[in-house]
Amino acid sequence: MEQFFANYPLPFNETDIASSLDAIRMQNSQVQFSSDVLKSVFSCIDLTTLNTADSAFSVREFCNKVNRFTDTFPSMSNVAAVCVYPVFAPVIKSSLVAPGVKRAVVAAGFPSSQTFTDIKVLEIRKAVDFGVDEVDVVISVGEFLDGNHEFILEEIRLIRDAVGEAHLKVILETGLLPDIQSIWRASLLAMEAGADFIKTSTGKSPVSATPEAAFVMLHAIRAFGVVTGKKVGFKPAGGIVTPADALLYYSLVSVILGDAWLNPQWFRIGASRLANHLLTEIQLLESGKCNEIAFF
Ligand SMILES: O=C[C@H](O)COP(=O)(O)O
Repeated sequence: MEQFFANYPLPFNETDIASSLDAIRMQNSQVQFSSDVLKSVFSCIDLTTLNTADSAFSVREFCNKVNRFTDTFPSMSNVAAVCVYPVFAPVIKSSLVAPGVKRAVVAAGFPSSQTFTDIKVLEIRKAVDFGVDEVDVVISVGEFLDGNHEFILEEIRLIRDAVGEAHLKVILETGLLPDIQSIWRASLLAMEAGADFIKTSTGKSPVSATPEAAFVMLHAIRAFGVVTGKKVGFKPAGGIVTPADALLYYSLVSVILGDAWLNPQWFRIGASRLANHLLTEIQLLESGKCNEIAFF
Protein backbone atom coordinates (compact mmCIF):
# COMPACT_ATOMS: atom_id res chain seq x y z
CA MET A 1 0.00 0.00 0.00
CA GLU A 2 2.93 2.36 0.58
CA GLN A 3 3.38 2.51 -3.19
CA PHE A 4 -0.26 3.57 -3.55
CA PHE A 5 0.06 6.25 -0.84
CA ALA A 6 3.27 7.50 -2.46
CA ASN A 7 1.10 8.85 -5.29
CA TYR A 8 -0.58 11.12 -2.79
CA PRO A 9 1.89 13.06 -0.63
CA LEU A 10 0.14 14.99 2.13
CA PRO A 11 0.28 18.61 0.92
CA PHE A 12 -0.13 20.46 4.26
CA ASN A 13 0.44 20.27 8.01
CA GLU A 14 -1.73 21.16 11.03
CA THR A 15 -0.53 24.77 11.02
CA ASP A 16 -1.52 25.22 7.37
CA ILE A 17 -4.95 23.80 8.14
CA ALA A 18 -5.46 26.09 11.14
CA SER A 19 -4.56 29.23 9.19
CA SER A 20 -6.70 28.27 6.17
CA LEU A 21 -9.68 27.57 8.43
CA ASP A 22 -9.19 30.86 10.28
CA ALA A 23 -9.27 32.69 6.95
CA ILE A 24 -12.48 30.93 5.85
CA ARG A 25 -14.15 31.50 9.24
CA MET A 26 -13.19 35.19 9.10
CA GLN A 27 -14.58 35.51 5.58
CA ASN A 28 -17.84 33.77 6.61
CA SER A 29 -18.26 36.04 9.61
CA GLN A 30 -18.18 39.07 7.31
CA VAL A 31 -20.67 37.73 4.77
CA GLN A 32 -24.45 37.83 5.07
CA PHE A 33 -25.40 34.67 3.21
CA SER A 34 -28.54 35.05 1.12
CA SER A 35 -31.66 32.96 1.57
CA ASP A 36 -30.84 31.36 -1.81
CA VAL A 37 -27.57 30.03 -0.40
CA LEU A 38 -29.38 28.68 2.67
CA LYS A 39 -31.96 27.05 0.41
CA SER A 40 -29.16 25.46 -1.55
CA VAL A 41 -27.63 24.13 1.70
CA PHE A 42 -31.05 22.79 2.69
CA SER A 43 -31.33 20.91 -0.62
CA CYS A 44 -28.08 19.08 0.25
CA ILE A 45 -29.34 17.65 3.54
CA ASP A 46 -29.54 13.91 4.07
CA LEU A 47 -32.38 14.16 6.57
CA THR A 48 -31.52 11.50 9.08
CA THR A 49 -33.30 9.56 11.76
CA LEU A 50 -31.08 6.99 13.43
CA ASN A 51 -32.62 6.40 16.82
CA THR A 52 -32.91 3.14 18.73
CA ALA A 53 -36.57 3.98 19.28
CA ASP A 54 -37.37 4.49 15.56
CA SER A 55 -40.23 2.29 14.35
CA ALA A 56 -42.06 1.64 11.08
CA PHE A 57 -44.70 4.10 12.28
CA SER A 58 -42.21 6.86 13.21
CA VAL A 59 -40.26 6.44 9.96
CA ARG A 60 -43.52 6.62 7.97
CA GLU A 61 -44.41 9.86 9.78
CA PHE A 62 -40.90 11.18 9.06
CA CYS A 63 -41.35 10.41 5.34
CA ASN A 64 -44.80 12.02 5.34
CA LYS A 65 -43.27 15.29 6.49
CA VAL A 66 -40.80 15.15 3.62
CA ASN A 67 -43.67 14.30 1.25
CA ARG A 68 -45.56 17.41 2.39
CA PHE A 69 -42.53 19.70 2.38
CA THR A 70 -42.80 21.39 -1.01
CA ASP A 71 -46.54 22.01 -0.59
CA THR A 72 -45.77 23.80 2.67
CA PHE A 73 -42.64 25.60 1.40
CA PRO A 74 -43.33 26.06 -2.33
CA SER A 75 -40.32 28.30 -2.94
CA MET A 76 -37.87 25.61 -1.82
CA SER A 77 -36.34 22.41 -3.10
CA ASN A 78 -36.74 19.42 -0.84
CA VAL A 79 -33.95 17.73 1.11
CA ALA A 80 -31.64 15.50 -0.92
CA ALA A 81 -32.38 12.22 0.86
CA VAL A 82 -33.96 10.53 3.81
CA CYS A 83 -31.52 8.34 5.73
CA VAL A 84 -32.67 5.56 8.07
CA TYR A 85 -31.60 2.24 9.56
CA PRO A 86 -31.62 -0.62 7.03
CA VAL A 87 -34.59 -2.43 8.60
CA PHE A 88 -36.71 0.50 7.40
CA ALA A 89 -35.77 0.10 3.72
CA PRO A 90 -39.23 -1.37 2.94
CA VAL A 91 -40.88 1.48 4.88
CA ILE A 92 -39.14 4.25 2.93
CA LYS A 93 -39.78 2.33 -0.28
CA SER A 94 -43.53 2.48 0.31
CA SER A 95 -43.79 5.80 2.19
CA LEU A 96 -41.34 8.22 0.61
CA VAL A 97 -42.96 9.64 -2.52
CA ALA A 98 -41.50 13.17 -2.60
CA PRO A 99 -40.13 13.64 -6.13
CA GLY A 100 -36.35 13.51 -6.38
CA VAL A 101 -35.71 12.70 -2.70
CA LYS A 102 -33.36 9.71 -2.48
CA ARG A 103 -33.88 6.72 -0.22
CA ALA A 104 -30.75 6.11 1.83
CA VAL A 105 -29.88 3.59 4.52
CA VAL A 106 -26.93 3.16 6.82
CA ALA A 107 -25.72 -0.44 6.72
CA ALA A 108 -22.87 -2.91 7.22
CA GLY A 109 -23.04 -3.04 10.99
CA PHE A 110 -23.55 0.72 11.37
CA PRO A 111 -22.34 2.50 13.44
CA SER A 112 -19.51 0.31 14.85
CA SER A 113 -18.93 -1.78 11.69
CA GLN A 114 -18.09 -4.62 14.09
CA THR A 115 -19.66 -7.57 12.35
CA PHE A 116 -18.69 -10.23 9.78
CA THR A 117 -18.00 -8.98 6.26
CA ASP A 118 -20.51 -11.49 4.83
CA ILE A 119 -23.18 -10.18 7.20
CA LYS A 120 -22.37 -6.63 6.03
CA VAL A 121 -22.78 -7.71 2.43
CA LEU A 122 -26.03 -9.54 3.19
CA GLU A 123 -27.46 -6.54 5.02
CA ILE A 124 -26.62 -4.29 2.06
CA ARG A 125 -28.10 -6.74 -0.46
CA LYS A 126 -31.35 -6.90 1.50
CA ALA A 127 -31.58 -3.08 1.57
CA VAL A 128 -30.75 -2.83 -2.12
CA ASP A 129 -33.45 -5.41 -2.89
CA PHE A 130 -35.91 -2.96 -1.31
CA GLY A 131 -34.84 -0.35 -3.85
CA VAL A 132 -32.66 1.99 -1.80
CA ASP A 133 -30.75 4.57 -3.82
CA GLU A 134 -27.88 5.11 -1.41
CA VAL A 135 -26.01 3.12 1.23
CA ASP A 136 -23.82 4.64 3.97
CA VAL A 137 -21.26 2.29 5.55
CA VAL A 138 -18.47 2.73 8.11
CA ILE A 139 -14.94 1.46 7.50
CA SER A 140 -13.58 -1.16 9.90
CA VAL A 141 -11.93 1.52 12.01
CA GLY A 142 -9.99 -0.85 14.28
CA GLU A 143 -8.42 -2.67 11.32
CA PHE A 144 -7.52 0.66 9.75
CA LEU A 145 -5.87 1.85 12.96
CA ASP A 146 -3.88 -1.41 13.10
CA GLY A 147 -2.57 -0.67 9.61
CA ASN A 148 -4.55 -3.44 7.84
CA HIS A 149 -5.05 -1.30 4.76
CA GLU A 150 -5.42 -4.26 2.40
CA PHE A 151 -8.32 -5.50 4.52
CA ILE A 152 -10.01 -2.08 4.33
CA LEU A 153 -9.59 -1.92 0.58
CA GLU A 154 -10.84 -5.48 0.04
CA GLU A 155 -13.82 -5.12 2.38
CA ILE A 156 -14.99 -1.85 0.80
CA ARG A 157 -14.61 -3.44 -2.64
CA LEU A 158 -16.91 -6.30 -1.59
CA ILE A 159 -19.34 -3.74 -0.21
CA ARG A 160 -19.10 -1.72 -3.42
CA ASP A 161 -20.05 -4.84 -5.33
CA ALA A 162 -23.05 -5.50 -3.08
CA VAL A 163 -24.22 -1.89 -3.38
CA GLY A 164 -24.32 -2.28 -7.17
CA GLU A 165 -25.97 0.62 -8.98
CA ALA A 166 -26.86 2.41 -5.75
CA HIS A 167 -24.56 5.14 -4.42
CA LEU A 168 -21.98 4.18 -1.82
CA LYS A 169 -21.02 6.64 0.93
CA VAL A 170 -18.07 5.51 3.01
CA ILE A 171 -17.83 6.86 6.56
CA LEU A 172 -14.31 7.26 7.95
CA GLU A 173 -15.39 8.05 11.54
CA THR A 174 -12.74 10.76 11.61
CA GLY A 175 -13.29 11.46 15.33
CA LEU A 176 -11.58 8.12 16.01
CA LEU A 177 -8.64 8.74 13.66
CA PRO A 178 -5.62 10.12 15.50
CA ASP A 179 -4.09 12.54 13.01
CA ILE A 180 -4.43 14.20 9.62
CA GLN A 181 -2.29 11.54 7.94
CA SER A 182 -4.82 8.87 9.03
CA ILE A 183 -7.75 10.89 7.69
CA TRP A 184 -5.88 11.47 4.43
CA ARG A 185 -5.08 7.78 4.00
CA ALA A 186 -8.55 6.54 4.99
CA SER A 187 -10.05 8.96 2.44
CA LEU A 188 -7.77 7.65 -0.30
CA LEU A 189 -8.47 3.99 0.52
CA ALA A 190 -12.23 4.57 0.48
CA MET A 191 -12.06 6.34 -2.88
CA GLU A 192 -9.71 3.77 -4.38
CA ALA A 193 -12.16 1.02 -3.33
CA GLY A 194 -15.01 2.74 -5.18
CA ALA A 195 -16.75 5.14 -2.78
CA ASP A 196 -19.07 7.61 -4.53
CA PHE A 197 -18.92 9.84 -1.46
CA ILE A 198 -16.65 10.00 1.54
CA LYS A 199 -18.38 10.94 4.78
CA THR A 200 -16.86 12.15 8.03
CA SER A 201 -18.84 10.50 10.80
CA THR A 202 -21.69 8.35 12.03
CA GLY A 203 -22.93 10.90 14.54
CA LYS A 204 -22.61 8.13 17.14
CA SER A 205 -19.05 8.78 18.35
CA PRO A 206 -18.04 11.48 20.85
CA VAL A 207 -16.38 13.52 18.08
CA SER A 208 -18.31 13.91 14.81
CA ALA A 209 -17.67 16.15 11.80
CA THR A 210 -14.98 18.80 12.28
CA PRO A 211 -13.78 21.49 9.87
CA GLU A 212 -10.23 20.10 10.21
CA ALA A 213 -11.29 16.61 9.08
CA ALA A 214 -13.36 18.15 6.29
CA PHE A 215 -10.36 20.15 5.11
CA VAL A 216 -8.22 17.00 4.84
CA MET A 217 -10.95 14.95 3.13
CA LEU A 218 -11.74 17.67 0.60
CA HIS A 219 -8.08 17.96 -0.35
CA ALA A 220 -7.92 14.15 -0.65
CA ILE A 221 -10.90 14.27 -3.03
CA ARG A 222 -9.09 16.91 -5.06
CA ALA A 223 -5.82 14.94 -5.15
CA PHE A 224 -7.64 11.71 -6.06
CA GLY A 225 -9.40 13.53 -8.89
CA VAL A 226 -6.11 14.85 -10.25
CA VAL A 227 -4.48 11.39 -10.27
CA THR A 228 -7.46 9.27 -11.40
CA GLY A 229 -9.80 11.71 -13.15
CA LYS A 230 -12.63 10.50 -10.86
CA LYS A 231 -15.00 12.86 -9.09
CA VAL A 232 -16.06 11.89 -5.55
CA GLY A 233 -18.65 13.57 -3.34
CA PHE A 234 -18.28 14.83 0.23
CA LYS A 235 -20.62 14.42 3.20
CA PRO A 236 -19.90 15.95 6.59
CA ALA A 237 -22.26 14.41 9.16
CA GLY A 238 -22.90 14.38 12.85
CA GLY A 239 -23.27 17.38 15.16
CA ILE A 240 -24.11 19.84 12.37
CA VAL A 241 -26.97 21.80 13.89
CA THR A 242 -26.83 25.53 13.10
CA PRO A 243 -26.84 27.36 9.74
CA ALA A 244 -23.37 28.69 10.64
CA ASP A 245 -22.06 25.11 11.11
CA ALA A 246 -23.45 24.10 7.72
CA LEU A 247 -22.21 27.24 5.96
CA LEU A 248 -18.65 26.59 7.11
CA TYR A 249 -18.70 23.18 5.35
CA TYR A 250 -20.39 24.79 2.33
CA SER A 251 -17.60 27.38 2.13
CA LEU A 252 -14.88 24.75 2.56
CA VAL A 253 -16.28 22.80 -0.37
CA SER A 254 -16.49 25.96 -2.45
CA VAL A 255 -12.90 27.03 -1.69
CA ILE A 256 -11.22 23.61 -1.99
CA LEU A 257 -13.24 21.84 -4.70
CA GLY A 258 -15.10 24.68 -6.37
CA ASP A 259 -18.76 25.56 -6.83
CA ALA A 260 -19.28 22.61 -9.22
CA TRP A 261 -19.46 20.49 -6.03
CA LEU A 262 -22.12 22.63 -4.35
CA ASN A 263 -25.16 20.60 -5.26
CA PRO A 264 -26.79 17.39 -3.97
CA GLN A 265 -24.99 15.28 -6.55
CA TRP A 266 -21.62 16.00 -4.93
CA PHE A 267 -22.29 17.52 -1.52
CA ARG A 268 -24.51 16.27 1.28
CA ILE A 269 -24.84 17.19 4.91
CA GLY A 270 -25.93 14.35 7.18
CA ALA A 271 -28.05 15.90 9.90
CA SER A 272 -31.02 15.21 12.12
CA ARG A 273 -31.32 18.69 13.69
CA LEU A 274 -30.26 21.20 11.01
CA ALA A 275 -33.35 21.46 8.77
CA ASN A 276 -35.65 23.41 11.12
CA HIS A 277 -32.87 25.88 11.98
CA LEU A 278 -32.25 26.55 8.28
CA LEU A 279 -35.99 27.04 7.68
CA THR A 280 -36.16 29.51 10.57
CA GLU A 281 -33.17 31.46 9.25
CA ILE A 282 -34.56 31.54 5.70
CA GLN A 283 -37.86 32.87 7.03
CA LEU A 284 -36.01 35.55 9.01
CA LEU A 285 -34.08 36.68 5.92
CA GLU A 286 -37.11 36.67 3.65
CA SER A 287 -39.83 38.09 5.88
CA GLY A 288 -38.17 39.32 9.08
CA LYS A 289 -40.24 36.86 11.16
CA CYS A 290 -38.22 35.19 13.89
CA ASN A 291 -40.60 32.54 15.28
CA GLU A 292 -38.95 29.13 15.28
CA ILE A 293 -40.11 26.74 12.58
CA ALA A 294 -40.55 23.15 13.73
CA PHE A 295 -41.68 21.41 10.54
CA PHE A 296 -39.54 18.27 10.91
O1 LIG B 1 -25.32 10.70 9.23
C1 LIG B 1 -25.93 11.38 9.98
C2 LIG B 1 -25.69 11.52 11.42
O2 LIG B 1 -25.96 10.34 12.12
C3 LIG B 1 -26.56 12.60 11.97
O3 LIG B 1 -26.00 13.05 13.16
P1 LIG B 1 -26.77 14.17 14.00
O4 LIG B 1 -27.94 13.47 14.64
O5 LIG B 1 -25.76 14.64 14.99
O6 LIG B 1 -27.22 15.24 13.07
